[in-house]
Amino acid sequence: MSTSPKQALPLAGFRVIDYSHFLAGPYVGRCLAALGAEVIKVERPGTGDAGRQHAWFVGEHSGYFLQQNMGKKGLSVNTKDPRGRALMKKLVDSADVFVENYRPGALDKLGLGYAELAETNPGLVYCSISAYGHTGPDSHRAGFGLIAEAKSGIMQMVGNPGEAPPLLRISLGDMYTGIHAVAAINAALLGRVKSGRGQHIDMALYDTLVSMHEYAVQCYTLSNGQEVPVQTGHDMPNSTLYGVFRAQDGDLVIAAQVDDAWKRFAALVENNGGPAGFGGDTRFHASAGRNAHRTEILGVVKPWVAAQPVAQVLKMLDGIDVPAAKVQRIDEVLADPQIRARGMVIEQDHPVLGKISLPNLPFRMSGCDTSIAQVAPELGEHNAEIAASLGFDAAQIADMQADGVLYSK
Ligand SMILES: CC(C)(COP(=O)(O)OP(=O)(O)OC[C@H]1O[C@@H](n2cnc3c(N)ncnc32)[C@H](O)[C@@H]1OP(=O)(O)O)[C@@H](O)C(=O)NCCC(=O)NCCSC(=O)C(=O)O
Repeated sequence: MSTSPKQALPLAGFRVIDYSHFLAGPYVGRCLAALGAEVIKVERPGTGDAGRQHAWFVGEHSGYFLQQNMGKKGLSVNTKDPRGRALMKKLVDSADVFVENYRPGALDKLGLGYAELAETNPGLVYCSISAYGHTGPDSHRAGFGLIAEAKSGIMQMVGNPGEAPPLLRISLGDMYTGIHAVAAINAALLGRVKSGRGQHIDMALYDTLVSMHEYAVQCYTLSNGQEVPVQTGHDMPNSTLYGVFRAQDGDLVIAAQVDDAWKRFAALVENNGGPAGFGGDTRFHASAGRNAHRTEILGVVKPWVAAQPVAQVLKMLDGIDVPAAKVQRIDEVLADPQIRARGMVIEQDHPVLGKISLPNLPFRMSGCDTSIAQVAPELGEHNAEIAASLGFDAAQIADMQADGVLYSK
């Protein structure tokens, strides 16, 4: 018996209720859809997910929404109305996973909190994403990725000393929390096979970013509070040479922080116009020595790179197997044969917009193709289909639609 590509996906047969907005929650639903789950995106009537109002726009469609909600069905229901709430209860009873990223308490007020839903669906894996989590003194507060970046200590370490830190143009808090939520949800689904029970997963943007520190927390705790990481601009003080450099015609990064790579790099610099003895200088041969003499090393490397075009430096570093890369613009990224070969840009057929290209997720799995062909839904696009599948008849659906309990454009 042959298996269709959709059936081969690991989460085929699982139903996910994606009661989310903006970025973190929608990203989770998108990942679960890519992995094969049936994902039903639930939005409030009228405006729907606030992500629909986020740039960039193609006509009336938000690219932001199209990207994070691909592969989902669309239900728009007023869950503040008793009929809408009853419909939601039925829907959740049929589901394996529920994902939400509202302010803690908002879903309890709607009768859609974990405790209430688990009473009739004990196997439900319910994932909440919030700014601060559902416990602790700040749990009631709303927040965005930017807030978590500032609070987490990450922002304070980036940028040039003495300057206000830059704004990262990726919402790290949302994306990393989403990725961790996907991992936790999949583990809870596996755990359910043994226990028969689901559970509540309580993810916080702030927690996630604190957990992502690679060395800053250790630096402080293991030095007994003596060292607090600070802004260091374009390189890493505890990992020399690892940083961003300005060449004649653009910027590049060099990763020559491993001892052997450093020796090859330093010899190359010496043999190509750098100071005599630079390659053989044993003070720099081990990591600790390089960190201790970082300023002296940068004093040689910066002007050496600055005097050459990016391509020339990259060619030389490629020749000695030292990882380096141009700091690319997005048009260069999308044109990159490597990115094309990996299928990292997917094309979808949108009924209104025609062909659209969006970034793919990075899952590459030998048993299935996780690229999503189905575009993000219009607001309430699948209302009738979903309500009918839950046992509502045509008259009931028409009444709910007429009263705005179910909403579609
Ligand atoms: C994103 C928020 C700041 C948005 O705050 P608010 O606009 O105040 O939204 P709230 O969460 O308080 O919820 C708004 C109200 O909508 C109601 N609501 C929701 N869905 C429905 C439906 N279907 N029908 C009727 N009413 C609804 C809900 O009950 C609330 O009602 P009332 O209770 O009556 O008000 C917050 O939701 C939040 O902190 N979320 C958790 C963290 C998070 O995910 N942040 C955004 C990530 S994106 C990001 O950071 C980035 O892009 O960067």
